[in-house]
Amino acid sequence: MDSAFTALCNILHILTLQKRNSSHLLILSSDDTAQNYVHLLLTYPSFDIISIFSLFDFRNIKRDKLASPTELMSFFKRPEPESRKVSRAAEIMEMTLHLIKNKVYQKYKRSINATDLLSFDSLIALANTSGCFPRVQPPTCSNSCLAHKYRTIDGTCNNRNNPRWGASNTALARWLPPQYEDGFSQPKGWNSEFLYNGLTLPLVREVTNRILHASNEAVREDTLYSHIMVEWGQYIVHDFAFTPQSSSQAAFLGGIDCQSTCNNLSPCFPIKVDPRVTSNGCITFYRSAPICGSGEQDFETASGLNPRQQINALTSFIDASTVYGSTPAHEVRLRNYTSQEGLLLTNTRYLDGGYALLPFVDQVQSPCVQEPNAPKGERVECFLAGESRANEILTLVSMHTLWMREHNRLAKALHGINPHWNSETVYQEARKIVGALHQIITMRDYVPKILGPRAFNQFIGAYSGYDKTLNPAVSNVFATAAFRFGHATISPKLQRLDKNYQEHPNYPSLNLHEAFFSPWRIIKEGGLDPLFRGLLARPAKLQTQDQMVTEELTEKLFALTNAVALDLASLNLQRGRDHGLPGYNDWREFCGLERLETKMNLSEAISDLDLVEKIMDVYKYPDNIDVWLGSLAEDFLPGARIGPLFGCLIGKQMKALREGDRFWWESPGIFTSAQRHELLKHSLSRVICDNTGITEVPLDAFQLGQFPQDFVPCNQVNKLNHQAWRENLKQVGLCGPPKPVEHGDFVLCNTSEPSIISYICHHGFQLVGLEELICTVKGWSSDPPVCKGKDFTFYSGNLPKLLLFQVRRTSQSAGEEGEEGERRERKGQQGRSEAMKGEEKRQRKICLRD
Ligand code: HEM
Ligand SMILES: [Ca+2]
Repeated sequence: MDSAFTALCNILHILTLQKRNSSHLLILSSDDTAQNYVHLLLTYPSFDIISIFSLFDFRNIKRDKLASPTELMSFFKRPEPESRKVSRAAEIMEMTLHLIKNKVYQKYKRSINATDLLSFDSLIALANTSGCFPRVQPPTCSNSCLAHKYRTIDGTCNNRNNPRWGASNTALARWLPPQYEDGFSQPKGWNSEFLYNGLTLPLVREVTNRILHASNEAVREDTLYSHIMVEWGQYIVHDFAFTPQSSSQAAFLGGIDCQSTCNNLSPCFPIKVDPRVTSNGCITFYRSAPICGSGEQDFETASGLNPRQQINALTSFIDASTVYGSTPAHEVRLRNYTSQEGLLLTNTRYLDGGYALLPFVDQVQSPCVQEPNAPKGERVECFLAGESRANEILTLVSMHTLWMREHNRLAKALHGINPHWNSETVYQEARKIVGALHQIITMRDYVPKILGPRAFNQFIGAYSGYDKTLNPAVSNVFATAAFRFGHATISPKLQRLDKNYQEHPNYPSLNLHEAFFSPWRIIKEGGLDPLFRGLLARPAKLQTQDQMVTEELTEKLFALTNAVALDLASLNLQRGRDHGLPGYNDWREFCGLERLETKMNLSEAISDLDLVEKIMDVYKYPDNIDVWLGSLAEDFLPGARIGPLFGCLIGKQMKALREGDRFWWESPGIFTSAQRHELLKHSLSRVICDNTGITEVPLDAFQLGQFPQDFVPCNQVNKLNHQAWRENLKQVGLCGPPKPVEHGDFVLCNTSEPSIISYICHHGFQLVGLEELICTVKGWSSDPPVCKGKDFTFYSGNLPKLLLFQVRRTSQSAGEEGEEGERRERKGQQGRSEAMKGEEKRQRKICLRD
């Protein structure tokens, strides 16, 4: 259409230049026309571009003062490097297209989508330079032995036909199309004049103030469930949903800091009209990052109208990614590669009564709160766990610590009974057990108590096997609304108890806001035990229709000083609008529930008439009700802690997380039946017994009980028997008449007859088991026989009769590989990323040579 656009095809590089706390974007182009065009872009109004990425980089912050609630929130919602790359790429792509569109508008005075102007090739070129293109390419799935045996760390290839289903850093699934004000990107409530059924949407803060807010004093306690159930809810969400916010903290166009504006300037989407004293009358809010190929940048179909989608930075699967991370790079940071026992790293400075603590993040001067009277220069940084939000509250980071300990405990036990396993096998086997325990505790102990029997049977029911047609990806409505039901069950106090389950004499209970981002309290105030006792023996908050979200969360979220705090209820509502979630009635219809169009109708679902009155007063029309608020207000289902709409949405999601997971613990072939039997004996209470100083627990951790009558000593709590994981070491007979073999020969061995193996060993050859065969052999540890001098040994559980091997010359390949492996191990300690490149190769080797 115009040479300037042709020139865009020639864009070669998009460079980001780091400058103090921010990075600037520069577009370089290859030919003169393009140079001119780019020059135009970079001069006036060049600040459009220069301001795209004003990254707030915590590494550069001098932490001599407390972080503000907004800074902490940004830390909390800050994407991990891998997700940051994904979201930055999408934002570069989106803003470049947006700028082009604006230029066209300025020049031709008519609005044309940038994607209509650019040829497919140009779009691809742009997608490539922005970093978006690789993000939409399907990963290649390995066919190696390990790929069939263990999950990938990022969840790719769980589904072999759709390898990105459930993987980290992919889009949250949409069960209903989003409703954006411009059709593809602008949040609900972005344009003040936009009408919904003839009405504007109420401000979210008004909804909170008038409907949701509950004072700290007015809290009804749950009579059935303990507070650890709430903590499990939060912890397990952090296994399957994290929607990172934009990587920029300043408006893309103009560069104004989101903290100092009350205007909607992407990615700033401030929460307006805050009656509390604030400088600008707004609570800072950043839009969630988009994902490549969505919003204004559909370069796959080049239609330009693919609605904006948000990212899930985590593996959707319940796979203990809280413990191991959701990307290869993060996993590497957590593992102890020097141990032979497949361990996770632990804190090298502090212990908790003999038990390990999580390591600190390597970013020094992290934003975590410091002990007020700490000796000068002494700092306690944030803990490093598999999930980036771990430090948010003391009880959450305690749960992360507990599972790191459980991994290390299991790994040591597995290594003890299988000394022939190498560290990788031990790590993967322990990881597999820990993942299975997360699934069992969630699906057997937690979900039924939330959903109640009716919704559980209707939407989940008994396990019916792996369904490869079911997409396990966490849905947008689940992460942004349904599973946030838990925010209404958080008690304003964190109780800390002593050995007799009484208020701890040294460490009194804390208000929630004193427990945010405060890892120092774990180290200086009694470790995990007082916190876990409080979780076990004190009740959850009961959500009632007149007491929804406690003041600690609506008025003091992340407030460590008197600074103006955030408001979790308003964040939830604003997030729903940011994601363009359809309204309450649309979701009821989606779930086969009737639409509630009048006050009378509403009162059928919400029996508290005062609440109905308030909702109608604020929203005026039921279709406009935000889905989180509407569903939260519904009467509970019998025996449940949620109403029918959340029951449906959570039930459907849980079913997908179970049946859509190829590695679900009950799926045939994942564990042996003996192992499944053992796994079922285990429980959260057992994990607490095994990894803390606590000696008495309730049998079901979530069930609220009185101490001491409802508690039992740990020796009465069932545990899994590791022996089900033992692989027997056997020396087998030789097979086949000796005959000359050569490097690369295949040898079929009958394990009950005399063998040529000794011949092979004598002649400096090694046998390498063929993956295909070995993977299909149950109980076979995938170790080929190892020549030891002139002898050889086999490691195996049940040896099959026939084995197929390939002969490899030891003097060259086997010897070299051994050394190379060691070298890589050593090198890996310094720079892990390089080792990652050889990951596939390394995995193959482990599989073959153990
Ligand atoms: C002290 C306890 C908790 C605090 C301080 C807390 C705080 C937060 C915050 C600040 C967000 C981000 C809000 C936004 O900007 O969108 C969030 C998200 C979320 N929370 Fe909580 N939360 C807590 C407990 C829970 C519990 C108990 C549950 C469920 C049982 C839960 C479920 C969720 C979910 C599903 C999300 C969205 C996750 C995502 O996709 O990013 N939270 N929480
Ligand atoms: Ca996960």
